[in-house]
Amino acid sequence: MHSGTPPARTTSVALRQARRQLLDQGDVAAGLLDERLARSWSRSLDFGLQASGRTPGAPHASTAQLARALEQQRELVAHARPVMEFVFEQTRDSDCMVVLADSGGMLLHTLGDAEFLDRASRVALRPGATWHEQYRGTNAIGTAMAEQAPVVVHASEHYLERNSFLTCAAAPIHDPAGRLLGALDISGDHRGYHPHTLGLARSAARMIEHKLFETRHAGQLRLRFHSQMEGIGTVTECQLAVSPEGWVLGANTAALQWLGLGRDSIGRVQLEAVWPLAHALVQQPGPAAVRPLLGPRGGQVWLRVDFGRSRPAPLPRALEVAEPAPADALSALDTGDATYRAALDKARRVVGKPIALLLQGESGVGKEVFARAVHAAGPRRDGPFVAVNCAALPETLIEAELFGYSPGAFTGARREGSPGRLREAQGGTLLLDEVGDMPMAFQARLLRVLQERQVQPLGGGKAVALDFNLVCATHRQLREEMQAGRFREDLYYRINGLTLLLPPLRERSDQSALIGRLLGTLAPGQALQLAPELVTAFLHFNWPGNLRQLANGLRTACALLDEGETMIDWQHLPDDLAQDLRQTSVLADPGLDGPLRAQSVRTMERVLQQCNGNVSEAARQLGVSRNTLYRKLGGSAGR
Ligand SMILES: Nc1ncnc2c1ncn2[C@@H]1O[C@H](COP(=O)(O)OP(=O)(O)OP(=O)(O)O)[C@@H](O)[C@H]1O
Repeated sequence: MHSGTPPARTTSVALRQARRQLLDQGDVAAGLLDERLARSWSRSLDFGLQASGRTPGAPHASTAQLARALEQQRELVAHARPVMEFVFEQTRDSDCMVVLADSGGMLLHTLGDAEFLDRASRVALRPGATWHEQYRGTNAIGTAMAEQAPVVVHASEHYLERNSFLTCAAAPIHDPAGRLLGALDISGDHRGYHPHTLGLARSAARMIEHKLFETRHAGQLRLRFHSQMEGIGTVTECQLAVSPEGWVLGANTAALQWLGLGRDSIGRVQLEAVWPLAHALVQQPGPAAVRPLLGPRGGQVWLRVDFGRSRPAPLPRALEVAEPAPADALSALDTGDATYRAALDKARRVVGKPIALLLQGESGVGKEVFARAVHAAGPRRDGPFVAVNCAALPETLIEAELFGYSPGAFTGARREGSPGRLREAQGGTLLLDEVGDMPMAFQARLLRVLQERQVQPLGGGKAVALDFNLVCATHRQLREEMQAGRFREDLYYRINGLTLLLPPLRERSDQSALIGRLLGTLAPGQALQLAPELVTAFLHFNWPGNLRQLANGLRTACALLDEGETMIDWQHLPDDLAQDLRQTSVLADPGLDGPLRAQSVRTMERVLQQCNGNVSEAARQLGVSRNTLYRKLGGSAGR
């Protein structure tokens, strides 16, 4: 990064002049400053930020909030990590760092030279901080997302003076459905500015988008095209995914540019309308060969059509991350608990058969994970897995969202209509999550569709035959809901071919094995362990959030470990989890009996000894109050 090349940026004289104009007139005259930066400076001013001030009110996520954000963005983070490592390798020892932010500007993950990370941390360039323009003014991450374009923000181009030691280049990341997911940023010391850094950030964002497309649309009808034959299969190719009915369901930036489409046209246009020649070609399934074709706007392109792995079954939309399935995806979930294993065995017997599964269990016990395993273990594993959260759909939209609608079906509908989520599950598995929260008024209509196995889009149009495996999930007691008149009896019996009750985490006998497996997945090859006190606290906790809570806690803990550190202890846990664990810790449990009591007393004595008799320190390490420690150790803890 230290190129020695003088920065080809706006001169400091011009920047000073631009600042003066901004403050005097509220905006910057054209030509004085890059227009993206000029717009961003105006926005920063409108946000009421003081260039020389600090950043009052800038949100900083707690470790628990950060863990939740990482969980929500796990698909993005999983694909971004290896790319960030690659970028970091290219920039190592050059006083810089690589940053991943979510669409709200919250930093999710950073990688960098230790010394620079330390300096960056002083201006809150660290995980959990938010770099939305609203709080930090013009900065590469916030501005790239506001402008939806790659940008460099160099030195005093930052709106806040305190950030002027930085030079940053960021590119936005979009998912194949055109939604903004976040940004990839490379930040460094401003003296190390290099014009190629923006290209590196942009390429990294493209690599992530390419991987997202591959996993989201695996097994579907996909078109790849490029102006050069050799470009097919590289990250520079244009990618399109198309539904069996011809809807463009996914596209990368390059494809949108080629087709002259905006991101909002994904899911709303048909291939036939935008590229009739390619549409004609996909009507005749054949081997995936690269062939020349006249491009949508003239000029030749090289095109390869992947007809999907599940031919001649429909070629649908995989909306969620498709993880590589082991030989038997159900067995992979078996960590030894007898109740859970019995549920797996029953599920295995009905896999591939037209029997609707109903998964019941508390929130976070892993119903969706279980449903995915059922899908991955069955013959439709190459088809899509489509999860619909019925509780999250507004009552007025649920019908349109699930059944689709024809063009102009209702006010506010997309002009081009929509295929609907049910049809997206063609050839795969449909998970109706939180089915117990489905409005009564809609239940009869859903029942009819499930019975007739065909759906007619709202506003008319041809009925389409449906072909998917149905899995429903709910944290409610559906039988009780039915008895209380909140759930239709006929629908209950239609979706309940087989009910499986997944046990809450506190009742599982395989917690240690689960923890071990989770740690192995979160930090492969690192042989991480829990400190003995934590093991005890974990095993006695009631885990109201079940596996979700456990997985989030461990994920945060792994993130907070220092390099080379392998023992997870209290200080690595999210604050709220640590607090809850401490409150119910076995060490504080007066009802503890026999051997466990003896063991906990031994633990306390050992820790006290390690702390050279410092009761406060020992209590802190054990996660109990000093009073509890005095009480438990009787006279042996000197006051
Ligand atoms: N078998 C498992 N192994 C590892 N982690 C798991 C497992 N099951 C669940 N999890 C973790 O718990 C989280 C929640 O799982 P999932 O969404 O399947 O629960 P759920 O029961 O469907 O929750 P809800 O009722 O709130 O929708 C997952 O994202 C994952 O992190």
